[in-house]
Amino acid sequence: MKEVRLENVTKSYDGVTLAIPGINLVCARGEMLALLGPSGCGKSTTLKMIAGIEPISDGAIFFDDTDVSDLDTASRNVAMVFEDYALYPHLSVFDNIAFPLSIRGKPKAEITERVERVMKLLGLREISGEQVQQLSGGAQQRVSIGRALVREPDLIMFDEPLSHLDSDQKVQLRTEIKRLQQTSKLTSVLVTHDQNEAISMADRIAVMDKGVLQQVDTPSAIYNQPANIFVASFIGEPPMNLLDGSLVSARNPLRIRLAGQCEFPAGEQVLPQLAQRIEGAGVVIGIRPEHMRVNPPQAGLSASMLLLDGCVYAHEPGGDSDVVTVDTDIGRIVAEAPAPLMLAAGDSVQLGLEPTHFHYFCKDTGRNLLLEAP
Ligand SMILES: Nc1ncnc2c1ncn2[C@@H]1O[C@H](COP(=O)(O)OP(=O)(O)OP(=O)(O)O)[C@@H](O)[C@H]1O
Repeated sequence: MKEVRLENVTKSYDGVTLAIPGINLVCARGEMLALLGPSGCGKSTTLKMIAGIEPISDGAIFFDDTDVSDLDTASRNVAMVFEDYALYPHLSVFDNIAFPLSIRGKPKAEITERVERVMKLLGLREISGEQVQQLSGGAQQRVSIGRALVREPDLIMFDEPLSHLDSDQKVQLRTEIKRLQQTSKLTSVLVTHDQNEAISMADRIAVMDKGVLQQVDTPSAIYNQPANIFVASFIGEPPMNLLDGSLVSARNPLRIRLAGQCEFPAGEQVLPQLAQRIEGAGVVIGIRPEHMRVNPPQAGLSASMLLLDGCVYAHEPGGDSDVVTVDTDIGRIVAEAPAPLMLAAGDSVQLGLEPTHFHYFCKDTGRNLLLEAP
């Protein structure tokens, strides 16, 4: 397995517009890196450039210290796992996995030994002789992972590998791929538009929008310290609430006005230096739905909690938590709280917001003000 490094890589399909204006990205040896973003953000283009399926327009791609930019796919030793499995339906599990070795003319004994090893790793030995078309989607995808592994590639690319599976199989295969990737230390790039997949499987996530990397970090950092409004609103279900705010007083303690209505002290974590940066400019305040209390009993409220009265617009019961959408004077707010919430549309409710959990973004640039160097 090798490290993969993209240095100032650009891609234009028509020679005029840039689908990828310039990307710098490293997938460390043995790491799973997810490329995550909405449709058209450039995930597949990036994956195809790494695999050598699409030529790059500029920059360079390295596998360890080797510049592979001009090598074709066959010369890069990259294996792909596609969403539609791309197997030979009439061939057996064994023959599908053996295929990349057979076409390279490997000796029969070596093929048997390598295929057996991979089948054992993936729990496929018992169905070795079955035609793949008779298998479930999850089993077919395991065969396609086996076919990728048997080549002993430098890099495995997973292109939306779980998209065609039902939810049971999705969760099961997600766990299996993660376990395999960790135990076998596979350098892997995962392309997905599904944030749950990226968060649960990847060591790090590269969030993309319009061909540009927005943030590259661990799932936890991306969730807890989103670099900008795009990442904040893209990651998290239900999405983060984003409310207009403005600086009322730059003096200590810093006070913020929310949606022109209520004022609150911004809290210790908002460094005094930030006051100057945001004075005059608006801020966007991000609040995760789970960082609110719904109809909190007065006794349980901390003194620092900001209270908002509202009217329930919708209540969606969940398993261990419910989601409630509330119309307040400062706009519609989504909160998530431990179930069951005995609420219905039209009920009066009080939300308790804890400013220490707030995220502050620059209204002009969208950047997270708390992550910026003073
Ligand atoms: N073969 C192509 N010719 C011209 N433009 C292309 C081609 N493939 C992709 N693009 C453009 O490049 C940009 C990035 O597309 P890409 O398919 O890489 O995004 P994506 O994030 O993988 O989207 P999706 O999840 O829908 O596949 C888009 O604007 C798309 O229209």
